[in-house]
Amino acid sequence: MSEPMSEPAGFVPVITREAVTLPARPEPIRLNPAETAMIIVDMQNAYASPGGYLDIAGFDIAGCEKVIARAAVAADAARRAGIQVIYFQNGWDPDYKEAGTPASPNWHKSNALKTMRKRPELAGTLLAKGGWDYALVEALAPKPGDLVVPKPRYSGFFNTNIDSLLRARGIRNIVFTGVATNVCVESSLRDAFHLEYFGIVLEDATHAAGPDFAQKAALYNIETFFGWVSTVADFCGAIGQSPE
Ligand SMILES: NC(=O)N/C=C\C(=O)O
Repeated sequence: MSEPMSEPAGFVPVITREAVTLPARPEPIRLNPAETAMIIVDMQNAYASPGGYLDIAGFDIAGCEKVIARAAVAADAARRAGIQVIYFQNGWDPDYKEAGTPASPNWHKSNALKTMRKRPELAGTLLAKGGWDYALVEALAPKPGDLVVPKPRYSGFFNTNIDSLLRARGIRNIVFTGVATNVCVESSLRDAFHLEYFGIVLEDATHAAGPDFAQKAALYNIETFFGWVSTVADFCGAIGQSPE
């Protein structure tokens, strides 16, 4: 059995605040804000702005304007409540070495890579680090204290340091917003589930890549098998922050 350790000089204990109850489906969930992070998934021009990758590739991004505004409200409320805000940012080096070769399923399945092969004049623009398409949307720019985690594949838990960042902060719960509900949000939430995190998605701050049934199916999967589904208003209410 290990001995209790004395606190080093200057040690500041982590203040664990009261847990709150977040209304959610399939049932309310108890969250301690000090053990909760908000992850904003891939709110980049590529996914949420007219003229970005998804738009060019033919996906409907009409709902993204509202999603950006709601994600901003949720993120501001989270910051005020002391909840760590983290951004995922999807993409690769401008030469697409990180995107993989034909030996990688990503080379075959990424609609960004497929679009650029079909339209070579776009090569080097879609999801390329340093470019407009890769940049986070201006209206949702990170604030001091936020973390930004680049990722090379759909799940933010694959080949990134996110698990270490979360564990080092004692995070047990993750509130997800962003795009796309059925791709990077769901992939990340599933991986978080398998790493023993409690995942919650704020449905009105997410948007799917594909028809409406893709949004419904992703939310059904999350609510039924992997986590919880709530809303921006309920989240803000639960953490004691009126949406501003
Ligand atoms: N962020 C995402 O959900 N991305 C979806 C598709 C892609 O990156 O090709």
